[in-house]
Amino acid sequence: MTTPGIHRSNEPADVPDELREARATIDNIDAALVHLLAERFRCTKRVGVLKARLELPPSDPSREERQVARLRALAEDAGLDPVFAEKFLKFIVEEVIRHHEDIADSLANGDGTGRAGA
Ligand SMILES: C=C(O[C@@H]1C=C(C(=O)O)C=C[C@H]1O)C(=O)O
Repeated sequence: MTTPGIHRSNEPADVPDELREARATIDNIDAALVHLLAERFRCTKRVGVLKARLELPPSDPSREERQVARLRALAEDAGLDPVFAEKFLKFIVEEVIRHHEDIADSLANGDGTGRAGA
């Protein structure tokens, strides 16, 4: 039986309520993070296609510097470790740049959207 207002969980029955509730919140936040990351990558892939068509390089270090400064300040205001915030951004951007390199290679090889140079 489910309790109204309490998220269904796959925790074992002997887990205390307070811990179960905290874990339900963590699960909701993790789900939100997955959706946010999926949207961010969907957007960065569009940027990758645009940059490949405009023959711009996959990475933009000066843009990244501005993002790091902004995110570090946001993290400090939010009570999140700015070192962690920077590491997390860099981890994501590294993956984005890999996608951009793949997109540029595909367009250069005539596959993908076939709109390179259009
Ligand atoms: C998305 C871009 O490409 C790269 C990835 C970035 C990101 O994931 O935020 C930022 C700068 C670029 O190195 C961009 O140029 O805007």
